[in-house]
Amino acid sequence: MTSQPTPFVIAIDGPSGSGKSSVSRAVASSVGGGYLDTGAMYRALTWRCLHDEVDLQDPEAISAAALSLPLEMGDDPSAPSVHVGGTDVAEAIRSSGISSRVSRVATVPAVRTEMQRRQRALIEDIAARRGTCVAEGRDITTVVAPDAPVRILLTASQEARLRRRSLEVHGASDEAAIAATRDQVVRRDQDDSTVSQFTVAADGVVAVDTSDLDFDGSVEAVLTVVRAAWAS
Ligand SMILES: Nc1ncnc2c1ncn2[C@@H]1O[C@H](COP(=O)(O)OP(=O)(O)OP(=O)(O)O)[C@@H](O)[C@H]1O
Ligand SMILES: Nc1ccn([C@H]2C[C@H](O)[C@@H](COP(=O)(O)O)O2)c(=O)n1
Repeated sequence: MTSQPTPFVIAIDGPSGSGKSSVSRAVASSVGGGYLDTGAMYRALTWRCLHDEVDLQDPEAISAAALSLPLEMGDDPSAPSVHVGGTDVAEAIRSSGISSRVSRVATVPAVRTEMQRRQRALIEDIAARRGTCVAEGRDITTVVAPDAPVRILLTASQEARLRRRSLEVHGASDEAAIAATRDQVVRRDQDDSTVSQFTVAADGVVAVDTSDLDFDGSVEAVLTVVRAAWAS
């Protein structure tokens, strides 16, 4: 690969199940950089709120929890860790209980301001230490890192996204499994899109549609955009 300028930031957004996390991790590994899963930060806050019995109907209480959240994000793309107050929550934050509640937390404006502040600091630190930071989420290309030299909107049809998530969570993509997955993909995207714009590529953001690509093809499509930016 052409050698990359450093520090270098690759920002990737997209809807649920588009492949942001898995593709971003593979891209970060391929370029030898670090990785930031910003969705995991909102999930960690949701975990903390449930653990501390914070009322999820109370935006001020959620905002207070965000401001005092003792969060540590690991940046190794092969094993991205998430700790809250020293507790490893990487697995717990993937539960359906968190997935069904995280949008309630992530749509509180003061929470977003605090998380975006932390994300900018983390991206800067990871890029400085590791040369490249691949950061993914819903508002990285538009709000958190709008000046990143590579900004990609990873998309896929709703059908493809439901099938992928259904296979991942239920090990099947029949009608029942797809129906059980709908809340985690369609309803969550509807709620999340009230505060972030991740369905249409903003000016200067490259859209990569993975509907008809397999996983390796999606990684290669993103790396092609990255190589073009390095060469320019
Ligand atoms: N191009 C692809 N073809 C087939 N499967 C894929 C592709 N990209 C990702 N997957 C699979 O789809 C599933 C969902 O991917 P992933 O978790 O990376 O999506 P995501 O966009 O980060 O979703 P979320 O925002 O809900 O966390 C994973 O099991 C992943 O391996
Ligand atoms: N930059 C981001 C990243 C994530 N979110 C919200 C939206 C999701 O429902 C939730 C969890 O994200 P996931 O792990 O599914 O990618 O966090 C956001 O609002 N902004």
